[in-house]
Amino acid sequence: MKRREADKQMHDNQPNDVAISCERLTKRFQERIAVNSLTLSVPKGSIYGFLGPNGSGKSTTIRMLCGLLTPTSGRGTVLGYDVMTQSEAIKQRIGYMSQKFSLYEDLSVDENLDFYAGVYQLGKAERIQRKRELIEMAGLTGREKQLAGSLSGGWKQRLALSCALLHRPELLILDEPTAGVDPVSRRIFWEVIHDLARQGMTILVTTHYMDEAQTCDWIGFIFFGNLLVQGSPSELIEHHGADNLEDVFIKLVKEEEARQAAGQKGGGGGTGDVLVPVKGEGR
Ligand SMILES: Nc1ncnc2c1ncn2[C@@H]1O[C@H](COP(=O)(O)OP(=O)(O)OP(=O)(O)O)[C@@H](O)[C@H]1O
Repeated sequence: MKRREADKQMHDNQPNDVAISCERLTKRFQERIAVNSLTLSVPKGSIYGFLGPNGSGKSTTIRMLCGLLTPTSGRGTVLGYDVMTQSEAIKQRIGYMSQKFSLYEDLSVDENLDFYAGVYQLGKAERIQRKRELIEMAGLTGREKQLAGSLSGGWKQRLALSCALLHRPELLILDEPTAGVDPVSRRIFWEVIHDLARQGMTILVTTHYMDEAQTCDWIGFIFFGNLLVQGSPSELIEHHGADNLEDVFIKLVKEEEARQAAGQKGGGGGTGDVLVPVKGEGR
């Protein structure tokens, strides 16, 4: 069978209500296991908060899902495309804002959008329409000629988000999009995220802010490369008899550290104490 037909068949065989699915996905850097046998599933149209302390494996997972890093083992699909063999198809269909998403600071808002419209090869009419829509969505009307470098942190993030959305991706992956952004700008940014999800977009987002995590449909918590829990915020709080998500995670971190100190295996090799998302639940 030709490669393109094989790709199409694989894509057509995926359940169409799941945006991201991975099974025992693993990444090793020499002796270090950055992501250990990760199994997770993100329903289409949902917001999935991917949480964990610094160095726990979030960015590595995201880079594998975006087709930027080849997994050592395991398997996964993003929008039905295989992360091992179909990374180009994945890159075309997702919007990705990395921690170091770089705007061109010496270009204006308008020029940054033009630049990314060129990267995504949008035609002239599409470019004009998308720029208009996204400038309005991001609340950047009136700032089109302002240099990106002169925008405050919150505006920069919204411009970066607009650039990541130009090509109408079905899935948006955001790696700590609000790090270092003031609370009001964070709130506005998240209103945009929820609007996008209401319109049917799937969003995978990492954050260290528990108020943001609380508004996600699903949460996955990763530590030392192991996915320790997965479920809706309310399920996790109830399951652990905690008052809030922060308490859940502090408890999990302490338990995991104790396990590690005792030389035991990590929290289930990716699927241990996992409350699996239930189809149809969520917002
Ligand atoms: N290219 C690399 N080579 C070697 N080790 C790496 C590489 N990339 C990541 N790591 C290691 O893998 C582990 C997971 O890193 P990763 O960046 O995925 O964590 P993270 O959860 O995204 O952290 P943060 O919240 O600080 O961004 C860390 O120990 C990190 O040092």
